[in-house]
Amino acid sequence: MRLLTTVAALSCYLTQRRSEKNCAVLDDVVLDEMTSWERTAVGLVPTMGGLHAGHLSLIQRARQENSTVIVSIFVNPLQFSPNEDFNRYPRTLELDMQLCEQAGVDVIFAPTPEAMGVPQKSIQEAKVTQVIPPSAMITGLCGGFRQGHFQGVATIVTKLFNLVQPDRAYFGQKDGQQLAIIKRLVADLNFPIEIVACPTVREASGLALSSRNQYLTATQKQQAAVLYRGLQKAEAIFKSGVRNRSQLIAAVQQEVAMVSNVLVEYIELVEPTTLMSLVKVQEEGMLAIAARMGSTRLIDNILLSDRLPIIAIDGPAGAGKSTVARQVANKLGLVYLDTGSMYRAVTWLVLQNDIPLDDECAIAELASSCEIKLTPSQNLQSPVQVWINGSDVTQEIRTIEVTSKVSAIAAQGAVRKALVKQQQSWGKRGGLVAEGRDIGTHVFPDAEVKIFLTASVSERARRRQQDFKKQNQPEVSLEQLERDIAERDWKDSTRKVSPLQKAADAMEIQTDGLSISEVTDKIVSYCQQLFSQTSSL
Ligand SMILES: Nc1ncnc2c1ncn2[C@@H]1O[C@H](COP(=O)(O)OP(=O)(O)OP(=O)(O)O)[C@@H](O)[C@H]1O
Ligand SMILES: CC(C)(CO)[C@@H](O)C(=O)[O-]
Ligand code: BAL
Repeated sequence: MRLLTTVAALSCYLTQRRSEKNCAVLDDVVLDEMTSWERTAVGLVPTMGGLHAGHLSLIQRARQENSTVIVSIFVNPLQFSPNEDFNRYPRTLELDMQLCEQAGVDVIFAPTPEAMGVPQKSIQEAKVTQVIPPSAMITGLCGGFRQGHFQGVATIVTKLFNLVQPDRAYFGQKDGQQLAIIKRLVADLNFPIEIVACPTVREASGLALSSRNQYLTATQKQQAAVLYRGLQKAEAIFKSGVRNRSQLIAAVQQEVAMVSNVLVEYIELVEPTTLMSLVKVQEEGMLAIAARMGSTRLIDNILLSDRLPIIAIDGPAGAGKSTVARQVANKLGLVYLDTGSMYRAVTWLVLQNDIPLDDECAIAELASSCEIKLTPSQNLQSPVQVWINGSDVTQEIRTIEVTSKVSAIAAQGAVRKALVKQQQSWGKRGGLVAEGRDIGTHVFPDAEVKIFLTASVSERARRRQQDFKKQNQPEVSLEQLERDIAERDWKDSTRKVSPLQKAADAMEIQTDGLSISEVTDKIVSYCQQLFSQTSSL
C-alpha cells in the first residue's frame, strides 16, 4: 500500500497503474477472461479519516469490485463553517493506514489543504472555483443548518473525481443527503463514474457509526441510540401501512423525546433521489433526523420502500440457478428476471449490426441505447419472451452462434454497466427473482432474500453429463467435466470485478442429492416464512 500526499505522485501512480497490462495477482487464464476495463478498474472511497467499520465496509466493497482501490483522507476545510469542528475533527492517519493496509487498499491519498489547492478557510471565504449543487437539494435537511456545507462537499468531491478519475466511487447511506447530491453531481457534470451506495453500519445499539461519535461520553453514546430507535418506530408503522408524513415523523419525535438531552434539529421525510419533501411515501421515502447531544451533531436516516421483495440467487455455474429461479418466481407470483437472456439479446444485436466483438466502443454505444423487455411465460417449459428494440428475439438468442459469443460480450464493462442499470431500474418496483454471480452482492445488494445455491463439483459434473446425454451431445468424461467446472469456479471467484461471492447475509443451500422441485420448495417456504413476518407479499 502506498501513502501519496501530492497530486503529482497520485497522477504518476495512476498513469503507471493504467498502463500495466496484467494484474500481478492473476494468471493469464483469468486475464483472458477480463477486459481491459476490468484490469484497470479504479475504486475510490472518499473519507475524512478517523476510519471506523462504516468506512471499512465501503473499502471492502471497493476491494471486491475493482482492480485498484484508492482511499482519500482529507478533512476538507471547505465543508466546515467557522463555528464547526474543523480543528477538533479526528485525525488518526497512522491508525487509518494500518486499517487500510489490512483491508487491501492500494493507495491512501492524503494531501494537505495546500496540496489540494484549498485554503484552510470555509466555503464563504475561499477564493477557489466552486461547485454549487441545485439549491432545492442543499437548502433543506442539513443544508438548513450548515450554510455552504454541500457546496464545500461538491467542490472537493469534484476535485477528487478529476484527480483520481475512478470507475466507481463509494459513499455511505448514512449521509443520505450527501449521497443524493453526489449522484446528481455525477449525472449533471457527466462524470463517467458509478456511484455505489453502501448501507449504514451501526453499533449494536443501533447508533450509526460516525467519526464524531468519539466526541460522545459513554452515557451520551448510549442515549444517542434513541435516534435509530425512533426511526425504527416509524419503520414499524410504515410496514403496517402508514404512509403519511405527519404520523411517520410523530413516531420518531415521540421516541426521541424520551431522552431529554437530545436536541432535534430536524426530522424530515423526503424522496431519496431528489430530496423533495414528501406528504406521503409513494414508492420510496427517506426518513432523516439530525440532532445535537451537547456539542456533538449526529445524523441518521432510514429508507422506507414500498416495493415488492427481491429474491437474489447467486452460485457457481451448474448449480441449477436459472431453473430454480424460474420455478420460485412462478410459485411466489413474482417475475423471473432472466439476466442471462439480456446479455444474449445484446449479443444478437451486435451480430445483427455486424459489429466486431472487439469493437468495445461500438458495442458500448449499442448496449447503452438498446431497450430490452422480458415477458414472463406462464408455461415453465417455454422460455421467457425476450424483446430488444421492439424485436422478439426469444428463439434467436438461443442459437449456437449467440451462445458461442455471449460470454465475450458479457465480459465487456460497458455492457455490464448498461444492463445492470436496466436491471436496477426494474428492481425499483421489486417483485423479482434474479439469478447470477453477483446479484446479491452488486446488482441488488438490498434484496430481501439472498440465496447462495451450490453443489459439489462432482454433483455438478454428473448433472452436466446428464444434460449432454439428453441433448444428444457427444459424451464427455466425468473427470474432464469436473476439471472444467473446477476451473470455471476458480475463474468466477477470482475475477477482480463482479466476482462470484456469497453475500454475507445470504442463505447457502447445498443441493447435492436434491431435486429441482425440492430446492424450489425449500426456497419458497423460506421466503413465505420471512414474508409472513414482514407481510411483504
Ligand atoms: N456508519 C456508516 N456506515 C456506512 N457508511 C458510512 C458510515 N459512516 C460514514 N460513512 C461513509 O464514509 C464516507 C466518509 O465519511 P466521513 O469520513 O465523513 O465519516 P463519518 O463517519 O461520516 O464522519 P462524520 O462524523 O463527519 O459524519 C462517507 O461516504 C460516509 O457516508
Ligand atoms: C465525501 C467527503 C469525504 C468529502 O469531504 C465527506 O463529506 C465525507 O467524509 O462524507
Ligand atoms: N460525512 C459527514 C461529513 C461532514 O459532516 O462534514
